[in-house]
Amino acid sequence: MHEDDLAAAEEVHFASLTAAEADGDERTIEAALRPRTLDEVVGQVRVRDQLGLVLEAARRRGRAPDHVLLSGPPGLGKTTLAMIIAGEMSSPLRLTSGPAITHAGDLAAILSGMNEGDVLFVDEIHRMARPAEEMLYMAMEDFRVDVVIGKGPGATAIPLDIPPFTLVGATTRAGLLPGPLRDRFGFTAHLEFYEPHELDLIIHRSAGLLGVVLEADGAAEIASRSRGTPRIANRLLRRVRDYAQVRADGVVTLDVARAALELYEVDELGLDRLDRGVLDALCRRFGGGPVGISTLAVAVGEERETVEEVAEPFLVRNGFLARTPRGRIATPAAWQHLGLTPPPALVADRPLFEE
Ligand SMILES: Nc1ncnc2c1ncn2[C@@H]1O[C@H](COP(=O)(O)OP(=O)(O)OP(=O)(O)O)[C@@H](O)[C@H]1O
Ligand SMILES: [Mg+2]
Repeated sequence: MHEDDLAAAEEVHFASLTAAEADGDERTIEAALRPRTLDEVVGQVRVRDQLGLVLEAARRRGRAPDHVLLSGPPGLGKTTLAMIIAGEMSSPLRLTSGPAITHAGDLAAILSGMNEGDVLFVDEIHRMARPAEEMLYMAMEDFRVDVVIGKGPGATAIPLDIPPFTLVGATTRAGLLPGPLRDRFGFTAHLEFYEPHELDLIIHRSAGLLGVVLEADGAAEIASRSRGTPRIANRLLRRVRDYAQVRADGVVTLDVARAALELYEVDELGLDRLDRGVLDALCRRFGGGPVGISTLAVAVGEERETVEEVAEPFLVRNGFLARTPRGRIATPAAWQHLGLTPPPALVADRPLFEE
């Protein structure tokens, strides 16, 4: 590999360290770290209790549980919970995703192959094609679909009964789901970001599974930089383990965790290079804003989508950046985080959170 390519590959690696989305290889590793039962799930106490009740009641009645919608940001456990639902019901799980269903026929093929009690998991359900969505409404409510044979005036609809099944939908964008679809779920679970002590438990659990020797304050350090997201916690743990094995004696201590995360440019609050780059451009080059998202993206040399979808949600959630009708602005906290003094006018009279 040419040196520049190597640098570019590293760049991508660093840039994605705190992205909440999983990349290709990561899915395999994640599968090994997934809790398999509701009892093993850390945090999300309310969702766990409610879901436990829904499943237990269905088991007692000997029926398939109501359809379940799991919503929330990436990496918080939607796929994990879908698998647990099937596992707890001892039912086969069929997996598909919204983008894979481009025609109603795709969905009809899946549904007609279902057996009683099967769990159908549709990931990214908000991205399903409209005609398929309409077919799904009917399947969810009446366990029936109309399969259309032929085209044009000669087309006929053949009704087809489907055995009772449970649909589990997952979405990062519950707001994009059409009302009729949302209303057909009997139970909706909204996953919340995790508290540091919960991430701490997840890190200890993962370290056990991965055979990593971890000290308590090392785990706490990783937890506090994981942006409330188990996927990121597990990813940072793996990178810190690399460091511990190569540069230390293999044990993840507080010092090792700190040194490793400094090397990977993940700071105390979990901001990475891109996040700080965005804040830095906003404060130093644009005087704190307001500045349009496209301009800001050019200034940090990234795609607009990357800034908007990877960096911004975390910065907004943590009160470093605000979206206003005139553009993005840095909050006083952003200036302080960069070690800069916010302009007095910002603190005094600019409305920060107008939408
Ligand atoms: N409550 C939890 N307890 C322990 N580990 C968890 C928990 N939630 C998630 N994880 C871990 O985090 C990783 C990511 O979870 P998962 O794939 O379920 O997220 P997701 O919500 O489906 O994300 P996406 O929106 O990207 O599909 C999994 O490997 C799992 O091990
Ligand atoms: Mg998922």
